[in-house]
Amino acid sequence: MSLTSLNQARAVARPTREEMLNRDISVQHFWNQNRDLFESAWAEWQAENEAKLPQLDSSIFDPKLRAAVEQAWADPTAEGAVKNLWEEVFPGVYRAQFFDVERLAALREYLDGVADADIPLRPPYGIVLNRGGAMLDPRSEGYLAAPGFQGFYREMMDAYMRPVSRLLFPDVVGYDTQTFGFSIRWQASKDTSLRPHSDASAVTLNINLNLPGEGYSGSAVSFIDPVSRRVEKLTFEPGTALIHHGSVPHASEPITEGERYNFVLWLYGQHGQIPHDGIPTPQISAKDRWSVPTEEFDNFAPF
Ligand SMILES: O=C(O)CCC(=O)C(=O)O
Ligand SMILES: [Fe+2]
Repeated sequence: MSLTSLNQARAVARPTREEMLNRDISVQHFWNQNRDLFESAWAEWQAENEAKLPQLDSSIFDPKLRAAVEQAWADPTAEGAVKNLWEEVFPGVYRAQFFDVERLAALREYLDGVADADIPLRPPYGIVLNRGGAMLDPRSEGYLAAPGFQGFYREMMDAYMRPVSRLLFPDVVGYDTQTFGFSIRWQASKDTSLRPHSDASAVTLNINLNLPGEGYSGSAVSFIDPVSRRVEKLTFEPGTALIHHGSVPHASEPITEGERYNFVLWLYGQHGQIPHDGIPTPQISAKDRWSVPTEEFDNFAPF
């Protein structure tokens, strides 16, 4: 009897945390050699669980944001309503309700199902290893390849993140064709904090996934204004998002109790290009802001 992809994927010997932290070459081989196997395993997992998995569709987005975004796709001259939903809460950092608080439980239930699938998933290790997280973009080894999730991820990037980024940060136009993303789970006494850094992205969207009442202590994201040197700790309500140029310095403060879940999504140009100060800002029409680039995805992944 031949094993299904799902059973094969579950049975593969996995790299250790040590090997991952040391960026051992065997770890990269592991993900590359098993790429096709894990992709089929995720497809099988989805087929097996279709009936009990929550649907990830547009109803996950906050109704006000969704209505404004859908209106802007239908008529780009109405894009101002999308921009108005974002409040500048720190120089260059904007906040909005991104996911519907009422639908967050469905998204989290889906992600719990993913964790229970027992298919190897590569945790993000950009600066530190975050054990509870996963890589989301197909360019990443060991990414969350379930087709249902991928459809949702693509909608989030193409229909929401890119046009919002172009509206708020006109200089990123042209540096926004490529997508990248990961999820994080900050846990007291496990993976707790991240030192001050900037992201290798043109734009970063950080969306909180905590359920109402699912509290935690600490774990603010501190932003540093390079002009005034002012530092401010920003916190997230369930389903809210912050968006900023990757270049704005920030840090994750230690979590001391509970857990904080989020998606961190990046846009950048081909081969990881990002805009630099002093480049002329391209002037594009509203219609062009609400469009999906035709450039192919390259394979560049920053980590
Ligand atoms: O703690 C956060 O939400 C921010 C994480 C972050 O800055 C990063 O992963 O680059
Ligand atoms: Fe960051």
